[in-house]
Amino acid sequence: MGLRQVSRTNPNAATEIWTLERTDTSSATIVWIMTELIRNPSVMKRAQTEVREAVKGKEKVEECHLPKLIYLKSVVKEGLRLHPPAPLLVPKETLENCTIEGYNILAKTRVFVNAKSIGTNSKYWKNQNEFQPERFLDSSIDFRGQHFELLPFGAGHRGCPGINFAILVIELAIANLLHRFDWELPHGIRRRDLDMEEAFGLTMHKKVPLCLVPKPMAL
Ligand code: HEM
Repeated sequence: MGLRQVSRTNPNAATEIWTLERTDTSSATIVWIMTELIRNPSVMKRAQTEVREAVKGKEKVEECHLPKLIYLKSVVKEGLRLHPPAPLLVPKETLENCTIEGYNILAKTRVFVNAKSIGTNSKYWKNQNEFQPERFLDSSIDFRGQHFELLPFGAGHRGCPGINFAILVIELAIANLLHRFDWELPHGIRRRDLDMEEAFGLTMHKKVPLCLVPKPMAL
């Protein structure tokens, strides 16, 4: 797909590019979470049971069901901790000289915050590379920029303004995928063989596309 040049004469292109970029981060997150769920069948089962009990035979999961899906919300948080789709956030520039942890940083220095590295730092996270949504069940740590150990949406006044929309879309998508289907790997592919490599780019996608077999659930 080609992107049109943004110019004063073509203002719609700006909105198009913006929309594409933003749906991209949400879709990358959904793919990473489904990958982690298929690698961790007990987590998938627990999330699926929670969703199916909350929705009780209804055709689809809707916004009104989400407050009941406490475990699913932890699954989404854990997915964003391990696979923040914008791992280096957006570059910032220092306004004045400052010292951070003993390092002198001059004014007008370009600074990157590595959210991926912070989210997998053993100083803050036990079993930092494991997909364990349970860690959030008894924890107040959230991704809204108040807890610096979890920053997939950045923080401060340039933090992501789309956070509520993004979380709603991701939670609804995952909940509906779990509600209506059981998921399996294609014949001959083992869980431990799943490729977890990240593609290089602005948004951190899975390099090798995820291929799963859906088995529709009778309602
Ligand atoms: C999983 C989904 C998403 C993630 C992880 C994400 C993450 C981010 C991050 C890390 C930033 C930079 C924040 C910083 O550097 O401190 C950002 C900025 C931004 N995001 Fe999101 N985003 C997502 C979805 C969305 C959606 C759905 C929208 C719009 C509906 C959106 C709109 C924006 C805008 C407009 C900015 C620029 C804000 C500014 O520079 O002031 N994002 N996002």
